[in-house]
Amino acid sequence: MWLSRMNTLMKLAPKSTAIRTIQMQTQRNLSAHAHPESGPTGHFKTLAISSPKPFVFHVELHRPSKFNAINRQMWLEIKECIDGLAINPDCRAIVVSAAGKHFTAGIDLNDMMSLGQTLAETDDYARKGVILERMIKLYQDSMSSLEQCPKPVITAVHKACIGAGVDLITASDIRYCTEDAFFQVKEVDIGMAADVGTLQRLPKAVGSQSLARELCFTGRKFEAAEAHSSGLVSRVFPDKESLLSGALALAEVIASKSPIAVQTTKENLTYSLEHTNQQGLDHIRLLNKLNLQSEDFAQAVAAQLTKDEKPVFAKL
Ligand SMILES: CC/C=C\C=C\CC(=O)SCCNC(=O)CCNC(=O)[C@H](O)C(C)(C)COP(=O)(O)OP(=O)(O)OC[C@H]1O[C@@H](n2cnc3c(N)ncnc32)[C@H](O)[C@@H]1OP(=O)(O)O
Repeated sequence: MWLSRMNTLMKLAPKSTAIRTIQMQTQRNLSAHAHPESGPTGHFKTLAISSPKPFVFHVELHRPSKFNAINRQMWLEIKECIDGLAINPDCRAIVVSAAGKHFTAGIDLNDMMSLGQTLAETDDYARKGVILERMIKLYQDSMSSLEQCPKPVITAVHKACIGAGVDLITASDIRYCTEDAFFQVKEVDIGMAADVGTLQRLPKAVGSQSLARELCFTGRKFEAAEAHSSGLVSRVFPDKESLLSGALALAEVIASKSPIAVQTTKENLTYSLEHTNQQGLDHIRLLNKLNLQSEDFAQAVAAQLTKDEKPVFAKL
């Protein structure tokens, strides 16, 4: 059914980017059941993808020998992967975790060294500026793909989550961590202002400008207990194994609900972060004008009333 839908779409618009993305996603679906511990999946070199539960995808950062330091390839692959899952009807919730000793050591500092060399090759400041502008935009879009994905994204952090790691997790919907996790907005220590999401999202995630500014100005480590009490993470687990099973269990619950209901909820929660209450209410009214006509709504209401078995929702 998925392939026939793809073929129809291809006949309609054989060269569109959307179709190419669907094609890539289909390819990836074929290997979606590989176990993440077995290494990068499909054509990805830095990510391992699996589907351990119905409608749940597990994306694992997979450069364990480099503490999952985010190199250019990983920035690109995160966006490609999340954008693919965003339109994959077999995906309703995503768990992002990481292989090896640490969740991530942040941006790959060796890439930063190479960037310095690239910039040195041109004398022209406007051209150097364009190189930097394009790179920053690419990396911003990579992190923002988690926020823009209609499917809820749960990040599961163990040990170090540094620099770009904080950018990544603050763009996700739900954050869990282990007791030995620690977080660091370390950009100031490498002489830069964070520029791919932390400054925008961390203050909202912790609900305190004072704490967020302290963390961003100092680059100090904050550990799991503080991350929990400040609201950056909503649950702390004793170890990586229980973290992952907790995150996957949560994803499974989310994936059992109406995908129309869940995805509209995410869309409106995200919209409401940046808008007044009235604008948020106007937005959800418009969405639900359509959605309350959905078969998901009729089925779910009937199931609640009759205490029947859980409804099975059509793919979205
Ligand atoms: C447009 C820009 C967009 C985004 C910008 C983001 C900015 C950031 O991400 S800022 C943060 C940058 N990252 C760091 O500063 C990480 C510093 N590293 C550490 O704090 C620690 O290494 C650790 C990750 C907590 C791990 O500690 P530990 O387990 O004790 O191992 P180490 O002995 O310290 O390290 C082993 C080995 O790994 C190398 N390494 C660590 N981090 C990185 C990294 N980010 N990139 C490249 N390499 C890294 C470290 O240098 C060691 O190398 P050796 O060759 O073995 O010495």
